[in-house]
Amino acid sequence: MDSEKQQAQSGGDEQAGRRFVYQDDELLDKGFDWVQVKRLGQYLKPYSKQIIPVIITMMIVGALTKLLNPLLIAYAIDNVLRESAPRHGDTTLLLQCVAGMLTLYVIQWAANNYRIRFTNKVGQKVIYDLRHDLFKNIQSLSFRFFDKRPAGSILVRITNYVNSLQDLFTNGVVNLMIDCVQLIGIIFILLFYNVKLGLAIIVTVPVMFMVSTRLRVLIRRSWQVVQTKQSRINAHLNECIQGIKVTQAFTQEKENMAFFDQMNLDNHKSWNRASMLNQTFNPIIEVTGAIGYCILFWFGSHLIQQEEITVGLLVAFATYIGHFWEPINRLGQMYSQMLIAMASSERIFEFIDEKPNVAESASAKALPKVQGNIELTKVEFEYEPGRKALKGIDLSVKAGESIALVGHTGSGKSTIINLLCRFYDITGGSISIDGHDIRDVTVSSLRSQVGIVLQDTFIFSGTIRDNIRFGRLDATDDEVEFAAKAVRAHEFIVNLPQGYETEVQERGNVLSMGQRQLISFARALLADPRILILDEATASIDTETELKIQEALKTLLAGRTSFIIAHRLSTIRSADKIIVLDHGVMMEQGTHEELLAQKGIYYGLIQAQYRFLREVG
Ligand SMILES: Nc1ncnc2c1ncn2[C@@H]1O[C@H](COP(=O)(O)OP(=O)(O)OP(=O)(O)O)[C@@H](O)[C@H]1O
Repeated sequence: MDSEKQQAQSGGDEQAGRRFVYQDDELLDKGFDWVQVKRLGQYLKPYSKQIIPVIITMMIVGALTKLLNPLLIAYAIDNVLRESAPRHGDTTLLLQCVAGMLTLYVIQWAANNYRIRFTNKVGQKVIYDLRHDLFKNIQSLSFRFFDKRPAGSILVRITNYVNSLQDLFTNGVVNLMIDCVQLIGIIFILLFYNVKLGLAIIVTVPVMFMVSTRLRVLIRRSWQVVQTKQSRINAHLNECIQGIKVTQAFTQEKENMAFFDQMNLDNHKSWNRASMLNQTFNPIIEVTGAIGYCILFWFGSHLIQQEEITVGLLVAFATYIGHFWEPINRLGQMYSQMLIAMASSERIFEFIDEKPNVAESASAKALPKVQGNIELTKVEFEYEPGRKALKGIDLSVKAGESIALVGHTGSGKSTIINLLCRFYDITGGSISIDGHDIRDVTVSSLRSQVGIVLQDTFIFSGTIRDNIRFGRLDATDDEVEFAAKAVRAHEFIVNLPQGYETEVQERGNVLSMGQRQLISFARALLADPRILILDEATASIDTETELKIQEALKTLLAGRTSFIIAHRLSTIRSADKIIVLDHGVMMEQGTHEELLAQKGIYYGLIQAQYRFLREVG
């Protein structure tokens, strides 16, 4: 290892380690769980009458034809090839045997082919259904759910865990059944043709099975450790790429490298360990298999001498032993695959079963088209038990009024917005719109009448037109352009290389902050909500854009009830009512002039802002 790397690993680790904290993915160590098997079985139900019987038939045909071949070989040896055979040298019989073998191979090939095709079809459909259910439920979950979980852990469930089930459904289950049929068939044939020799060979089975299963568990665990290490690397990579600008600006590349190298080394070591364990598996299986062969030849020769069995049968037994280790080996593998699948499905179903915290009551009705009168009565809220984010907020807003929310950071402004949209449910008091308590109406009917423009405007990958149309999917091109013109966004859009058809990447990195805001205004205008919530961007923008945004805002807010987390003096001043929050308590409310006259918190905030503007100006 070169010195730079060594230094990186020793010197920077401690410091870098303090900055990056990653929760390891849970190790999927679970026992066999029938509840999960039954639950997964439900996903197979739609195919239980048509496709699954075909798969089972093909599987049995494939396994049986494989079992018959050694018997044909034994027959050919004992009846044609051996010197003392009754039809020694009978080419016709030999050809018939060869033709029989060929036919068996063709049947086996066709059966396997159809089985694989149908199994893949069912397997892929099951995975499709699982992903559908998972995504559908995750989308409906409330903010509280996402507050508690890092995006990475949700992604792992949708990708890694579902993939591990994909292996089970496309290969695992059917291979398991084939292996069982094959094993039972071989044991039956061995015992049927010679009980003594059969038993002598079968004795090795439990030994082989135990070794195989135990070792597989160890191997599985060690690969899970590798997976965990890789997840940490991925999380780190993701964070570093997202934060690359900050890293470069603060010249932290070396420290990041040190941390990454340590993770990389950890991963490398765990991979070596897993791979070594893996390599011990085959020799152990081979040695156990060799013992089986020794027993067969020693005891088999003895039985031939005593004329209890024929040479042909010994050859057939030898072939069966060869087929023996395959399923036993695979069963061990399958067992650990099943355990992983059990644990994966448990986690997937946890997400599928998760209920939104914002529960809709059974009697919830659709909120009729609203005017926009809003009443907050003694509203209390806590994100975590015992820590109140809002304390007894009383507020009455008439339709069409604009309310500016101001206050220090952490004072509860965004919380009021979160509660109005019912992203969280209040823990005390009530909120009503036009006299309807928002807990008594359906969430979708409420949110469809409340437009929200966030400070961190989210631009999806797609064209500018698509992004504006996100406000109302059935809007025509003309309506999209009309909305863009109304909020003064049209001008900059038509100057882009492909105008409205310009492709923007996720998060709209190629657009300026002001441009992103204008797009989100157009989006909100197109949705035409009666109530509008706006989190103003704080980033300083040039005076021209500021003026444009002010003009756009006038158009956007006209005739709507609006709540604005206000940062711009111009917005605050023109608001009908200003609410001043401090530590979750509403300290002052009134117009700009009224509050200035009070010379309270608002007066202080405005003074501070003027001072700041004078200093930077
Ligand atoms: N998801 C959350 N989980 C737990 N606590 C939260 C969460 N969101 C906010 N809080 C806490 O609730 C309080 C109010 O936060 P809120 O986001 O409403 O403040 P704010 O006035 O909007 O602040 P800012 O101006 O910085 O955006 C803060 O103490 C904050 O730490």
